[in-house]
Amino acid sequence: MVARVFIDGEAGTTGLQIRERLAARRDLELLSIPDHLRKDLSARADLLNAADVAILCLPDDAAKESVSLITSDTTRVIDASTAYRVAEGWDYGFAEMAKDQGAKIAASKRVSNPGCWPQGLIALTRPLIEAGLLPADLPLTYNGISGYSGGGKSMIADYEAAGAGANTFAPYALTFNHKHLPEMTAYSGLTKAPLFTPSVGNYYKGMLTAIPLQLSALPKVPTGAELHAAIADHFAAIKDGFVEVAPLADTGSSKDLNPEAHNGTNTLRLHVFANDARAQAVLIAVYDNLGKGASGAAVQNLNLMLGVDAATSLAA
Ligand SMILES: NC(=O)C1=CN([C@@H]2O[C@H](COP(=O)(O)OP(=O)(O)OC[C@H]3O[C@@H](n4cnc5c(N)ncnc54)[C@H](OP(=O)(O)O)[C@@H]3O)[C@@H](O)[C@H]2O)C=CC1
Ligand SMILES: CC(=O)N[C@@H](CCC(=O)OP(=O)(O)O)C(=O)O
Repeated sequence: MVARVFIDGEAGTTGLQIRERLAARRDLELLSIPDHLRKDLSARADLLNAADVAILCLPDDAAKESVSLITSDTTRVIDASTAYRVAEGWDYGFAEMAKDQGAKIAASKRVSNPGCWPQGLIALTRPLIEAGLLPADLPLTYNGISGYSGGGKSMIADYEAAGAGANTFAPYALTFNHKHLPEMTAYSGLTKAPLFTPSVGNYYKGMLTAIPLQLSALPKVPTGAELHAAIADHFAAIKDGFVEVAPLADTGSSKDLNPEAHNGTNTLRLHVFANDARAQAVLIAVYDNLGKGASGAAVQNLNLMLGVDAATSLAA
């Protein structure tokens, strides 16, 4: 069966990338909206209801509007916005987060694609909290850098206008109320929101995120090998996942520690650095904010929902 897919917001940063990733697929029919009708409610409603899967790549309010326009029982939704990431009745689209998450997404009619920043945090902390190596109430800090495409069309335009004169490293969200905190807390297993300090660099895409850990503050001090084993074991048990764990032995320094290292792929690669004598560790995630951070994850979720083999059909 050829599945009909409509990308609402196909002209935006995430929508365009998903379209490119799906363009060569023979098992899909891409329903497209004429450019002058992109924001026309009736034209959008027709395509949303004609689609087997609608992928929403819109600001939150427009995504909610799209969901309200769906009257067909057979239209399934993947929403890339922040609107439904902790909402009742929606399944969180981070397939590798738990052993049964891929199956939940596969059976779901409403999937919320994860935010780019939360994926690194959840991948690094959830296995450690589940293994009892980090307490759930730990006051965690999380930082990182993302390419400016993470801010969508308007941030891309600002950075491209400024060129080499743009800020090379711009910390933001310094009121500590970033919109990703609810999903970070809900799916990491943490009982309180982390102190999150993101930044934007003067390059297009790719991100590197980090969690520094003062292990001596923990009730029981884990070794670097224990932290690494818990993370590696979690992802080794996930079938058809795109999360990789770098070997502990390789982590003194690594050429992979470049936010752009996995650009154009759906890979999210994790690293554990530790000094047991000092009881200190840093956990790092590297991935493409437009790949696994957005459109790669959306295509992975689409494949799961359609029962398509991700390994052969996910345009890496
Ligand atoms: N960029 C990233 O790295 C990531 C983005 N996301 C999320 O994906 C969603 C899209 O983001 P992104 O692609 O970056 O944003 P962009 O600003 O690049 O694209 C958004 C698109 O939606 C269109 N649009 C806005 N309002 C409406 C409307 N009422 N009806 C139809 N179309 C509309 C815009 O058109 P126009 O420009 O003409 O207004 C634009 O083409 C957002 O919710 C974002 O939070 C998620 C993960 C990562
Ligand atoms: C660099 C940058 O600005 N990044 C965006 C997040 C991009 C993302 O994950 O998208 P959602 O908006 O769908 O959550 C931010 O921090 O708001």
